[in-house]
Amino acid sequence: MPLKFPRRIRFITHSLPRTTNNLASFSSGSRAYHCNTSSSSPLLSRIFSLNHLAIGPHINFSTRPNGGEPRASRSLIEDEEELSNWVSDLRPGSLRVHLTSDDDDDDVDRSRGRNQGFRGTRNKVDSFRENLFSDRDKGSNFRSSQSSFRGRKERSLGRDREGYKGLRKQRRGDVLDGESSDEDVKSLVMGGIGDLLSEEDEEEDEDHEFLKKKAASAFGFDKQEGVEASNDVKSSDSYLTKTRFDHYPLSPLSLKSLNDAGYETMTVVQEATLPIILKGKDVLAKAKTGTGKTVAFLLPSIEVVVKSPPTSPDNKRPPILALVICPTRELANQAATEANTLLKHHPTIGVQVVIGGTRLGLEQKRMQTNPCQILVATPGRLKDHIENTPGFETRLKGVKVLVLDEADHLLDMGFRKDIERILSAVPKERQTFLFSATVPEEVRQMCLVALRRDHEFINCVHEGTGETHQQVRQTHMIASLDKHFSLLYTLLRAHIADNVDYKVIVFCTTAMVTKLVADLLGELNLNVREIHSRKPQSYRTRVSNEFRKSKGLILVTSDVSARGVDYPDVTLVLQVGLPKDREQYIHRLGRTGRKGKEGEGILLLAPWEEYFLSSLKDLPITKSSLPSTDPETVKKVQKALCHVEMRNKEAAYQAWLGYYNSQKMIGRDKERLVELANEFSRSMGLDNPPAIPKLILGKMGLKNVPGLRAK
Ligand SMILES: Nc1ncnc2c1ncn2[C@@H]1O[C@H](COP(=O)(O)OP(=O)(O)OP(=O)(O)O)[C@@H](O)[C@H]1O
Repeated sequence: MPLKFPRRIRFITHSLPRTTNNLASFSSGSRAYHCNTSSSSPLLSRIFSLNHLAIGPHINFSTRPNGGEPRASRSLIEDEEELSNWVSDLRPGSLRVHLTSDDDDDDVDRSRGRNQGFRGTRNKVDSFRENLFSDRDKGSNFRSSQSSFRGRKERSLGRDREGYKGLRKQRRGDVLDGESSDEDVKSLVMGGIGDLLSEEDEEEDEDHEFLKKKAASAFGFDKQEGVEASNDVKSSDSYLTKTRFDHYPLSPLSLKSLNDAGYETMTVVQEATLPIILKGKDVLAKAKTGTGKTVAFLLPSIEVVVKSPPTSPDNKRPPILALVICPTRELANQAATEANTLLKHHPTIGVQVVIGGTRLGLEQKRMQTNPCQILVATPGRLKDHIENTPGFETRLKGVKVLVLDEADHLLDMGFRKDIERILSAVPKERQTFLFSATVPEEVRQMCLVALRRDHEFINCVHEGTGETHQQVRQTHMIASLDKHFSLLYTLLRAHIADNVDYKVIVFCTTAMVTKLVADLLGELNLNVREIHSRKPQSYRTRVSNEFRKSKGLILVTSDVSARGVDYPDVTLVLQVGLPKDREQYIHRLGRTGRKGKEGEGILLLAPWEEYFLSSLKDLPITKSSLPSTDPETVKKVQKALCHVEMRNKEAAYQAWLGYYNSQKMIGRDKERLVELANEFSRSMGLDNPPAIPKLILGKMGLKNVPGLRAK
């Protein structure tokens, strides 16, 4: 039986350079972009990665103008079921499972407490898998080709569930009652799951590759695989365009606010998206870090609010008209600040923020007593309000614009359940904007869940240059773990000596490793602040604001600061240890070189982490030789390490083990993993690795692994 497929799907992308064979419907902008089929072929070749796929003439991957008049788009109400079935059927491997500690995707259920956070994680995985199978089972067409795959999945699911049972029991146990936080638990859980899944993932990849090649060659797309250059809007490194905001029909008060903010001309992504959004289209936009995506989605959202009829003051549940979702609290606060800048001359329009780490009641009161046509939220807390704030869901029924900032991250597994709940609470008749600096192919399919099928994909990234900025010098260094702390200190000292106005971000793998590194650098008398999920929200906000304004400061942080945070004039981003994935590397690096400025990025890896570089091979990152560290420096660092509290070292060791256990390439060989962890322990100046509670070792799948000390 053929795979059920929506009748007409247009994958519209923009070509580079700007061409003149344009569409009339694009003409409100200063330029229009030709759309061609080649740009959609990488996606198609993925979609066609199915064995038994029958495609009839009814499928029209039309592109304008050749695809003829776009049909009047059906509403999401009509389309969604069909579409989501179709998306579920696309490709199991496309649903990326991040099996990492992900310690600082901090909105994940944290607002509901530790245990909830753990349950949330577990539920996310289960429900993700269950959806995967139940949806697939609906489509018998999939069965024959994928049955062997499903067999493996189900077997593995059984195994996972066994694992989860134990894990669930443990919620009441030592881990959660002791020092560990959500992130550690999550790390352990995900590490354990990573362990269980690693084997099957490998098989799945092989299957997928085979099917992909077969389908691609059958449809003649193989030659184009990976070619996307024709999508680009323009070479990215000139970040501002010459187009003024007043070129577009924006409200005078918005223009006045823009003017006051000093935004005269548009950035590339703003220029590329605004005319299309103003036409009422849904948009998926990819543009490099620090190029003004926030204004690109906020400005048209504000315009929608401006054009909406005012709400009666008697309305006890005034509608929320624009809903902006961000993955972290920092980012949500920042987006709200930008919104306030753009609302400066719109006294009747209000923006409110709902994020984890603050009292729900306070947020409820604020939303009730202040104007709240625009709401910026993190997913977990928003879901909390949907479930626990009386009348809130009614207010969400007014949403006309939904924005997912860092869309690829929000649609990834960690947030998926919350996002699904949110999508079910907002009207299907709405405009949706998805923005990110990275939109991996696999995630692009997931975007269809939120977007209307006639949405436009606007890619402002010149594929030839990769997703990073050319003006940011990227290097990597490979050194054994025992050298990392001294090297870090040496690199920072050298950078400080060369840059009077230095402003450095050091990214570490987990919150507890972040704490350790911050303590160490503090002992070494460097001017350091730390941000990670173990710090109270008020502290995080204070430090974040301080760092934004400061110079001569080093921020040691975990991935809470990886995405979106706009700290001006960061001179160096130093990543110590394996980033979670390629996307995370790009986003972390994107904290420097913003708004067209210069910057520098260094990735410090151990030799056994070098494999990660293959995922960056299209980026302009080069190998750098190691700076020499004199014996005095080494001694100084060792001495400083002696002053770092033992319990912080113990916590760092355990977190380190959890993080690398969840990294497929490293975590699958447990003995080797423990050897490496013990190397890390020695690098902290410990003769013996800290003992870890047996329960935790069990959950990590590390019971009886030689080299570990249990307690
Ligand atoms: N038109 C403009 N002119 C000048 N500056 C602008 C303009 N639009 C935005 N900016 C500024 O550019 C900076 C970067 O913007 P923003 O944080 O939105 O980048 P981003 O693309 O979202 O980055 P990331 O991918 O890291 O989230 C901000 O300081 C913002 O105020």
